[in-house]
Amino acid sequence: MITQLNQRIFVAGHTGLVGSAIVRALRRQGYNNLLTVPHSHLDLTDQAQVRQLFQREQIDAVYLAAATVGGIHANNSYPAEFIYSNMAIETNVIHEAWRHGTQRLLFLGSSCIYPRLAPQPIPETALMHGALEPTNEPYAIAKIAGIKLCESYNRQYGTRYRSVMPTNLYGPCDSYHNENGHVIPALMRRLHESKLAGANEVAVWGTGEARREFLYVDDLADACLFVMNLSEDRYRGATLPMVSHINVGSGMEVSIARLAQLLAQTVGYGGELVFDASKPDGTPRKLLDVGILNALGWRAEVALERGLRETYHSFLRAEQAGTRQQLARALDQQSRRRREMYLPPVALEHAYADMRSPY
Ligand SMILES: NC(=O)C1=CN([C@@H]2O[C@H](COP(=O)(O)OP(=O)(O)OC[C@H]3O[C@@H](n4cnc5c(N)ncnc54)[C@H](OP(=O)(O)O)[C@@H]3O)[C@@H](O)[C@H]2O)C=CC1
Ligand SMILES: C[C@H]1O[C@H](OP(=O)(O)OP(=O)(O)OC[C@H]2O[C@@H](n3cnc4c(=O)[nH]c(N)nc43)[C@H](O)[C@@H]2O)[C@@H](O)[C@@H](O)C1=O
Repeated sequence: MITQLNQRIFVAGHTGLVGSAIVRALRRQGYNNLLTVPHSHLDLTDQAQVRQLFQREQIDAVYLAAATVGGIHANNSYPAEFIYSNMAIETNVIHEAWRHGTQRLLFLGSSCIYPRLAPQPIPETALMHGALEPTNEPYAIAKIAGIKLCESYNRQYGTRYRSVMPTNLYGPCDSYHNENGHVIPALMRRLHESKLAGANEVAVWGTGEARREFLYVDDLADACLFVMNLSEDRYRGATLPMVSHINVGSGMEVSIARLAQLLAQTVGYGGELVFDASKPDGTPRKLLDVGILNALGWRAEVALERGLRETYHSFLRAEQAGTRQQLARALDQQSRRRREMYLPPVALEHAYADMRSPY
């Protein structure tokens, strides 16, 4: 008999920022039958490989956190890769999940789906009521298609495929690529390297006037499990008839200029921050309305300053570990051993301060 905790759960994208956090959250909550397959062994854009996976495994639920993801520069530079691979991944995984009887799936969309000049804070009902932000429109179209895939399979086949729309995320196991990463990991790394090199100034892209909402990724992971496990009555009662997806955010926004100051303080960089207005700001604001999720009983817990400290800590560990995949494995092994202690996610990070520490 399959119980809640030993159901077979496939976490697609488990080595990434979101996927690794979802694995940590599932292990903390006692789930003991997780399926994870690295990208090097399974290309989710290849329908035949995805079909073989679902034929081989009896998958009860899927967290679809695999995607081609990047910051404003990456989205602006590789539009074909972003729209093709994200549509291929979501189409293959959602269709094969349905074909093989997987009843539950959680799709990760993004706040980019909303119009560039949507009302702030942005309600779920703002979807498709205006022009998208040009710097990431292809990616946003792919994400909107993912929402519609889930909604359509639910309507026609009676599946329970749900979509969450997170705001900008940060935390352990992010991509710190200087050009293609998001603002927090990319700027954190640049500030760290500038501190070590004794550089007098560090470039910050854009005017610094753009505003962003940030959510610590372990908060997001908890929200994903919360939405996945909502009863059908509660989920439909909160979302129907208007919305096919649920926003997930912290409700707190900050200017990029203020964020850069906080990052410099976190890293301990004392030089000058220089704003490069030749780089795009992207959308001026994208603060999400998280009223539906709050009313259902979930709220973010990790404040930005605390989250930045934990992220810098995990960045330093990733430097030691050599790659983020190694860190993801280390975090996963640690959380498995610490499951019975139910340490809050942020405290878990401290536990990694020294892998030799007693458990
Ligand atoms: N980061 C953010 O700020 C936000 C992210 N999201 C959404 O959350 C989800 C996860 O994003 P995030 O964790 O940041 O992304 P990451 O890039 O950190 O992780 C993506 C994961 O997907 C895997 N992957 C990528 N392509 C393939 C493929 N073709 N086949 C198999 N695996 C693949 C990657 O493996 P590998 O690295 O080995 O290629 C990695 O494990 C995405 O849907 C994204 O749109 C939404 C809002 C904000
Ligand atoms: C998360 C969500 O939203 C993403 O869009 P975005 O919010 O514009 O992503 P971003 O983090 O790259 O930029 C945020 C702001 O920050 C400024 N900025 C300053 N300095 C750096 C810098 O060094 N790097 C980056 N990347 N931005 C910088 C940058 O100019 C911009 O004003 C999508 O890519 C998409 O991934 C998506 O789903």
